[in-house]
Amino acid sequence: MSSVDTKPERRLEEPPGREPAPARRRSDTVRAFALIRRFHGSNAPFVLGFLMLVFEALTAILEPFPIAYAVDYVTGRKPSLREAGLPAFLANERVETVLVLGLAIILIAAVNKGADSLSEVFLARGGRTLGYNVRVTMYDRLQKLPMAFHDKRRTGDVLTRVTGDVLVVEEFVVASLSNIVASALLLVGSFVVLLTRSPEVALIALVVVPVLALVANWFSLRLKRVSKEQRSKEGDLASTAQEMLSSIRLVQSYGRGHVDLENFSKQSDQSMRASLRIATIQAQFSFVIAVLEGLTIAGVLWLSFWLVDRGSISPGTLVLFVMLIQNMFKPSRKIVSEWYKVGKLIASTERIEELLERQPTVTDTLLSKPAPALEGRLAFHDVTFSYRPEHEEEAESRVVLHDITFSAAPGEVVALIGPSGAGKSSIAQLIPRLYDPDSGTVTIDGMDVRDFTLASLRGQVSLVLQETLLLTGTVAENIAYGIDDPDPARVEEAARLANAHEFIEELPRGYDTVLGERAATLSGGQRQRLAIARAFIRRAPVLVLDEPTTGLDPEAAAQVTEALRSLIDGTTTIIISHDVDLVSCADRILVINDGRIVQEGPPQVLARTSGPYADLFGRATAAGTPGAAPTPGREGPW
Ligand SMILES: Nc1ncnc2c1ncn2[C@@H]1O[C@H](COP(=O)(O)OP(=O)(O)OP(=O)(O)O)[C@@H](O)[C@H]1O
Repeated sequence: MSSVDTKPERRLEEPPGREPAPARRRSDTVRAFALIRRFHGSNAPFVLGFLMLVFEALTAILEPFPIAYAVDYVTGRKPSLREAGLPAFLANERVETVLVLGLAIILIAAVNKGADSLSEVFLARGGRTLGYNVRVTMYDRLQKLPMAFHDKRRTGDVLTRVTGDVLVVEEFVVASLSNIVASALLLVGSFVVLLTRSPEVALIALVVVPVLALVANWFSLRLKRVSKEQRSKEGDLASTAQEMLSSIRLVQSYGRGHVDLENFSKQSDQSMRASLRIATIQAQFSFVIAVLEGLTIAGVLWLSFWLVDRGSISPGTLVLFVMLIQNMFKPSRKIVSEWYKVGKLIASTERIEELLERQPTVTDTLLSKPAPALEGRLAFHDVTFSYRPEHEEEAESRVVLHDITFSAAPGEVVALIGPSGAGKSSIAQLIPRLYDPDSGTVTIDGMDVRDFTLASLRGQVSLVLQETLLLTGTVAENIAYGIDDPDPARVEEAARLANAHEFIEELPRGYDTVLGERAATLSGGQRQRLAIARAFIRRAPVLVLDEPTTGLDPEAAAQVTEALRSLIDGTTTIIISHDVDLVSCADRILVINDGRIVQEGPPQVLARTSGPYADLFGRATAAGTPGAAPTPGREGPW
C-alpha cells in the first residue's frame, strides 16, 4: 500500500551505491529535529542538559593541562606552583606542587563526570517526555483514522511504529543527542586551544578534519540506508508474528505452521543480515578512524619534536598537543557512531510522521454539534457509497451502494437480507459514520449524521456484530464498556436482560472474572450475550445488529435471539442476518442485491409474494430448521 509520503520506500529501491541527493538528506535531518521540537514539551530539561554539556566539554579540554604542567615542572621548564603565586601550605614545595596538580586532575575529572551525569538526567527527562507525547498523539490519531486506513494496514507494522520507532526517537534524545553535542563542543574547544598554542599543529588537525568528515559522511550514509532497511524489516517481523498469534486457531487447525515459520524465518534472516551489515560497517569505520588517528598523532609528534628541538615549545606542550589531538579524535569517533543513529532516527521519524500526517476523514468539524437525545427516526436518502482508496493513485474504487433510500420510524425494526457482498454491512457502517457516503445523506430524526459530533452520535448508536470484541478486563468492565463509573446494579440488570446473568454467575469470580484478549474460555453464544448486555446498558435509540447469530449452534442462536427480541423492543433496529428466526422479528424487510434495494415490505407480505425473500423463507421452513437457514450467498436464490 502506498502512503502519504512514499519517498522513503522509493529510496530503498534505489540501486545500491547511489546516494540520495544532499538537499533531500538535509531536509530529512531537519524534519527529524522538527518532530523533536514539536513534541519535546518543556525547554527546561534541554537548556539545563545543554549547560551541563558545556561544563563537560570545558572540563575535558582542561584535563591535559595539569599533566602538561607536571611534565614541564619535572623537566625544569616550569616553576613550582608556589613560585607561580600559589600560597604555601606545605613545607616541601615539590610535594606541594605535585599534590595540587593531582588534586586539580581529580577535581576536573569529578566536575567532568558530574556534569556528564547531570546532563544525562536532564536529557532523560526531556527524552522520556518527548516519547510520551509522541506515543499518546499517535494513539489518539490511530483511534481517529478512517476505516480505509485500518482496513489496509498491517497491525504489527503500526504497533512497531508506536512502540519501536518512538523508542528510537526517545533513545536518540536521551543518549545520542548528548553524545553528539558534547563531542562537537569538545572537538571545537580542543581545536581552538590548539590554534592558540600552536597554529602549525592546529594546521595538521585542520587537514585531518575534512578527511574525517568525508570518511564519516560516507560511512554514515551507508549506515543510514541499512538501518532504514532494518527498521522496515522489524515492522514486517512484528506484523507476521502478530498475524500468526491472532489467527493461531486457523494456523494450528490447518497445520500451516511450517509455512508461516518459513516466512518468519526468512524475514528474521533479512533483519539479522541488516543488523550484521550495520555491525560490519561500524567495524570498518572504527578501523579507518583508528588508522587516521594513528597517522595524525604521529604527524603531531614529528612536528612537535621539531618544535621542541627548535625551542619553540616545551615537552609539556608536546604532551598537551598529543592529548588534545586524542581529545579531538574521541569525539569524532563518537559523533560518527551516533551519526549512524541519526540515520535510524530519520528512518523512525519518517515512519512516525507518515502516521501523524494522515488526517482523519470522518471527523468533527467546527460546525458539528452534540446530538440531542434522539428518538431514532432513521433515514437513508439516495445514498451512494464506495470504499475509497486512501490515495488517488490507487486503483479506482468500486461503487458498492447505489441510491439507497429507506427510512425506519422510531422503534421500527428493519432487516437487511441479501447475498454475500450485496452491501448490507456497508449500509450499517454508514449509520455510526465508520464511513461517510459519497453522495446522499443518512439522517436521524431528520438531521444529517455528519452534523453531529462523532462522540455524541456514536453514543446513541449501539452495534452488535458477528464477532464480539471483548477486551482484557472483567466481565463487568466489558459490559459497561464506554461508560464512566458504571453502577454494578445496572450491569447486572443488563446481563439479566441479555440472558447472560446465569452463566456469568457460574464463572469463577462472577462479574469480576477477568477475560483475556479473546475471551477464549467463553462460548460464541456467551460472548454474543455479553455484547447484547453491552447494548442493553447503553440503551441507545438506534441499534445495528450485523449477523449476531451467525456461526452459533441452534440452541445458542435461540438464546441469543431471545435476548435480542427484548433488546430491539422499542428501539430503531437494523438487523443484518440470514437467520429466518431473527429476521422474522422485523417489521420490514429490505432485500439488497448488488448494492441496491431490490425488494421491500413486511415479512408476512414478502413471504406471500414471489421473489428472493419468499424463496429464502420457503426453503428455511421447508428444511424445518428455523434459526439455521441456509446462507443465501451459498445456496440461496442469488
Ligand atoms: N473495507 C473494504 N474495502 C473495500 N471493499 C470492501 C470493504 N468491505 C467490503 N467491501 C466490498 O464491498 C462490497 C459490499 O460488502 P459488504 O460487506 O457490505 O457486503 P455484505 O452484504 O454485508 O456481505 P456479507 O453478507 O458477506 O457480510 C463487497 O463487494 C466487498 O468486497
